[in-house]
Amino acid sequence: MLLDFLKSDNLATRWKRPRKFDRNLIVIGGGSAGLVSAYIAAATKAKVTLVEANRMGGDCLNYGCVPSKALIRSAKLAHQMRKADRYGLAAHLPQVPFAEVIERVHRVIAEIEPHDSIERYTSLGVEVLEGYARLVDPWTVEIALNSGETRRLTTRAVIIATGAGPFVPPLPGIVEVGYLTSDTLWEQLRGRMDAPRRLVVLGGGPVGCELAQSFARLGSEVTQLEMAPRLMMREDEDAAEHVLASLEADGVRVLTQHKARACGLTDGRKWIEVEHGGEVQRVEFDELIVALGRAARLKGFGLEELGIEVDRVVETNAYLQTGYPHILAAGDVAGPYQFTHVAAHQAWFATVNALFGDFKRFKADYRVIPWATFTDPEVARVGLSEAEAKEKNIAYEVTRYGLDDLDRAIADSAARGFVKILTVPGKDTILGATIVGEHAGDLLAEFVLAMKHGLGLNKILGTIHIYPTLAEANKMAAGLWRRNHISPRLVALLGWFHRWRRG
Ligand SMILES: Cc1cc2nc3c(=O)[nH]c(=O)nc-3n(C[C@H](O)[C@H](O)[C@H](O)COP(=O)(O)OP(=O)(O)OC[C@H]3O[C@@H](n4cnc5c(N)ncnc54)[C@H](O)[C@@H]3O)c2cc1C
Ligand SMILES: NC(=O)c1ccc[n+]([C@@H]2O[C@H](COP(=O)([O-])OP(=O)(O)OC[C@H]3O[C@@H](n4cnc5c(N)ncnc54)[C@H](O)[C@@H]3O)[C@@H](O)[C@H]2O)c1
Repeated sequence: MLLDFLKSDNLATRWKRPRKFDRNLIVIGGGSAGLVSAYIAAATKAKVTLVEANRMGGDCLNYGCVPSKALIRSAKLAHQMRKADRYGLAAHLPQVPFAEVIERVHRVIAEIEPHDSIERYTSLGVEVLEGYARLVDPWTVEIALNSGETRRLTTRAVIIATGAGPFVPPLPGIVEVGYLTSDTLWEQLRGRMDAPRRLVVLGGGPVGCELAQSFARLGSEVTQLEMAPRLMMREDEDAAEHVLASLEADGVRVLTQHKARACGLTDGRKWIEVEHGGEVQRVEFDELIVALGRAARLKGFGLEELGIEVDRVVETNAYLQTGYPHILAAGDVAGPYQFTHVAAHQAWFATVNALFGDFKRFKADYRVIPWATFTDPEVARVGLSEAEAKEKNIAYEVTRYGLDDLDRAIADSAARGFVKILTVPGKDTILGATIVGEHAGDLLAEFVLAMKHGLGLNKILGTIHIYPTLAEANKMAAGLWRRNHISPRLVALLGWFHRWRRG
């Protein structure tokens, strides 16, 4: 415990707190959390230094959200060409010059890069240092600059925004056989003329599902291995079923309840050994993508030496403070979520608490956190899922509107998926919403706004939605809820009223 540590080894005697500071804030890590923290600090006229060891923009821009979404778009178009007959056009086997697809991914990164660039942040008033930061005492950060020099800066406050990296299990043989992760695949597959012929995707979470589908659509024979009973364990079963059906329709061989045990190379052929119901089998592959979760970056920059508590993430209180109130954490390194928009959300709380916390502190607010997985169909959620409501013993009602009924979805030949809303029994208060379908991530925004501002389904029903749009699905779902909640006494009364009016 940090408290015991501090008691036994008094903070003030072990480290001397500077009387003056070089900076108000040093932010370690230039990903989503770090960038937003530095931006807010500079906007409030704080003297702030942002230190990034690798690439500005962090994982989201360089290895995560941006490249994956660019790949998904190319893969979707290839899929649509194959399925063009759904739209009355001749179906077409797409030519996939894979090298060009990956070049486009890099072009997209390059086009977005200026948003996160050193130039932009410098112009906003942030000092950006390229190098590796390490806390040498609670108020001093040493930066091993990429230029080879070292700088030491004292600071009133620090935000740790070092993110997370792909978790690679110590499977026997995995290093020898070689593997890709989201960190390496964009560079390693660059220049390849074709997509990997036989690809194994290890993991059935969002990274695994998005990549498995994309590579299958771009021509790989994909086997996806997941040890849990189904894909996308965080989502409700009905949502995951849609994704499974879609992946299988794209040719992905999905093996659930298959746990990876070892990898190897026999006669020049790579394999992975998986265990299923006590039986062991080998799956051969040309490339292996490991997508088994992301581990927070916690080591090598002074946390242990300062006695800052870490478990799977940096331990923080509700204000995102570590045991040292002026050292805070935000983003993947702080958890509990691993999304760019949550990192940015936390950054606000961390920065305001770091700079002004001595006067007023704000608890990080996790009440309404949305996210989406960008498979086709997309799966988007805010608030409770049914499984969570059951697990937490929260009473709820479900309203489910199928997109096969929606005019625009039918016109688009995209009539699959649903809008599912959980409400407080007898009330229109939204507890959670899951949308499965085209553009689910965009459609969810209405429920996010409603939940954030306490608007119920009656308000959504009373709002005009443009015809014919996919967004109408939200209103349709609200309408369904309304119909199910009309009072039988009122209906009886209306029947009586109209009979009386007819005379
Ligand atoms: C394939 C993939 C797809 C994803 N898709 C989505 C999506 O669609 N939507 C979504 O919301 N999220 C998505 N994510 C998750 C998202 O990328 C992360 O949640 C987000 O990047 C977290 O931001 P962060 O600032 O906490 O960390 P990071 O982006 O990891 O940034 C941390 C930075 O700190 C730097 N650093 C670490 N230690 C030091 C040090 N000691 N000194 C200096 N610098 C240091 C690192 O180099 C890194 O650049 C995806 C992730 C992956 C892998
Ligand atoms: N669209 C998005 O917002 C998006 C996209 C990608 C990633 N992300 C973020 O990145 C995080 C990490 O995603 P992820 O998919 O890498 O991790 P994950 O933890 O969500 O999924 C990993 C899966 O691998 C399985 N697994 C673990 N060990 C295994 C083994 N030995 N054999 C077979 N299966 C095994 C687990 O059961 C789990 O289902 C997500 O939690 C999410 O927050 C977000």
